[in-house]
Amino acid sequence: MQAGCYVATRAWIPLQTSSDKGSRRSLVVRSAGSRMELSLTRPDDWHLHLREGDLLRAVVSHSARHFGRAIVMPNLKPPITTTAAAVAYRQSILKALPPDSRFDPLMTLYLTDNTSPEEIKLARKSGVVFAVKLYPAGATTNSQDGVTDIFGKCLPVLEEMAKHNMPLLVHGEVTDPNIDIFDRERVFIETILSPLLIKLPHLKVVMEHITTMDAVKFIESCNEGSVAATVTPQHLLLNRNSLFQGGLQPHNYCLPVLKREIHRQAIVSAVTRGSNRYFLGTDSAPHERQKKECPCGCAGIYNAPVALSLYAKVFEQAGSLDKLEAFTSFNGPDFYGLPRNTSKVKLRKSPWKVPDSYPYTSGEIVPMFAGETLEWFPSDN
Ligand SMILES: NC(=O)N[C@@H](CC(=O)O)C(=O)O
Ligand SMILES: [Zn+2]
Ligand SMILES: [Zn+2]
Repeated sequence: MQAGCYVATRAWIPLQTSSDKGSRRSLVVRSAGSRMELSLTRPDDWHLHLREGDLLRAVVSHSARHFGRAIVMPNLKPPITTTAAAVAYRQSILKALPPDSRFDPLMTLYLTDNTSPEEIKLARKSGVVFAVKLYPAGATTNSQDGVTDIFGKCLPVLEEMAKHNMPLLVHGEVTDPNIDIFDRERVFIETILSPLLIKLPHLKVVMEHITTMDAVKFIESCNEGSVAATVTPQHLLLNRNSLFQGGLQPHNYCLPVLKREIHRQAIVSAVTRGSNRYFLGTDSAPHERQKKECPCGCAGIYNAPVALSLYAKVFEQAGSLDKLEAFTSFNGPDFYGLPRNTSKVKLRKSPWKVPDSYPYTSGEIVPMFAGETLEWFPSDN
């Protein structure tokens, strides 16, 4: 599988140390023999699809190996719309983890037209639900039960969330079939997100998996600490050519769909400048191979096994490795008001081949950059 990569190559700039907020030494780049090595505070994944059943059991260890926590998306069938369902889903994730794992799944609720303000109180009280997810109905995988009119029935719920400091996580695309698919994020910002924040200026919002320069401009126009964005490896490394290069490439298809090169560049430059408004969210979204390679293939890229390696590549190529750790490990917990992790992970500059697929009981999952060689190898010690 040929996956396009459109990052200008830059010479490797060896760094000695960089500091966290100018004080504590955190990221260390050193040469162990001839191998470069990064030591990072353990990252968290602020946007992850873990699925359920066989698929959950097949994928969860790929995230749990290197990430401390993850915001787990609620778009199951049926979706996780109540705190009780979120608590039960969390138990099934914990059960699927390797015995010695300390991975902490942070749960979310799926917002519907009928979510009640009471449910938000329950969610906050539970201590395990950390956000509510807005899927415009029909926008993406398993979004059919999502919101049909955010300005209709949802306002009391959103007001309750603002009161409890509970973030709204947004799949930011309009669903109007008359709007070109490449414009749906920009139009969502103009017609929904921006007016919503004028109505509810105290609502904390994460714009998930941003894909455009319009999103970057919007995020930077908002109050810091109140509106932020997650960014995926695919939207940092690929542009829309990767969907068609050498033939149709279903494993590069996700929503929001990959955009033009100028958008990719705008996102790379926003993230690698070191702004605390952006943090790591892989949007790792596994689908069994046959569900991707068929006449009506699902949207979603499985990147959990390669994500850290790819983020390091992006920051390295931008000459900003000193900004990597804040993106992977500080900005997310700071936004959510959670403590930063205390343990570390390492990334060694040592080539490794991405498996062609991960077989499991019900088929196989093809990862992003399947069969290709990547440079940064993540390990726990
Ligand atoms: N990103 C995707 O293309 N797919 C996600 C849903 C989502 O995050 O929109 C999925 O659940 O498969
Ligand atoms: Zn989404
Ligand atoms: Zn997602």
